[in-house]
Amino acid sequence: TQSTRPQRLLHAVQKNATRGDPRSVVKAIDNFCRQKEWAMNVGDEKGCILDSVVSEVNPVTVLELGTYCGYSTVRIASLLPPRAKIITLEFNPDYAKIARQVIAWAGLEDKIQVVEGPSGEWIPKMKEQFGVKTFDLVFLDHWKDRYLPDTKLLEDCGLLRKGTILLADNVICPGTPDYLEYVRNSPRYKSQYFKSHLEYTKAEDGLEKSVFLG
Ligand SMILES: O=C(NCCO)c1cc(-c2ccc(F)cc2)cc(O)c1O
Ligand SMILES: [Mg+2]
Repeated sequence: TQSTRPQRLLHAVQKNATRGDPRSVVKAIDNFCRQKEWAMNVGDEKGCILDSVVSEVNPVTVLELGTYCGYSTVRIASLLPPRAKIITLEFNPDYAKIARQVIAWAGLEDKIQVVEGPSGEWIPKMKEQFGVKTFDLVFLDHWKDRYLPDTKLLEDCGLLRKGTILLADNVICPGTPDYLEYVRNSPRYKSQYFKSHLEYTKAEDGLEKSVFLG
């Protein structure tokens, strides 16, 4: 039976990366996507912007929406302080299965909780299920038409605090126009665009960093 792209990506990690070395996992995925098959990881160019935001925020509690194969999950978790945690939501069970194995290869299971299912259903349960008070950083990288409704849901569930950083991938390509309009015009956010390129291509894309003002 034919393997899937996430399965081939996992095999590239298991073949080329060192167990317990998150940066070698990130490098192995980037090399696979540059040399073999494009895949929708945030990639190294936008990944460096992600790294700088994570290092600046130094978050204790992170929410990632959209795990895919765990590339950005591993990238973020490798920069977190010891007791910090990241909860990552993934709707697609096949992606979640691969992501758990990529995360295990990186040796980051203790910092990462992969949760399967629809973000719209899980966000209201964050406090009761995972003992989350508020998030310090939210990385949005899931279905582009869910960025805005899920942001409003995070607000309504009291999961954002004054100073929480929202970092959104793909605000140009594929694009999240309604989300951009909201965070750029709402008095409750201070927003900033980081121009970059769609992972592994020359097409324009970028990250939008928005601070929740409370
Ligand atoms: O859909 C995306 N993510 C959620 C999946 O569960 C996604 C898509 C693309 C992309 C795809 C096809 C194309 F032609 C251009 C961009 C890129 C990304 O970074 C993404 O995160
Ligand atoms: Mg993306």
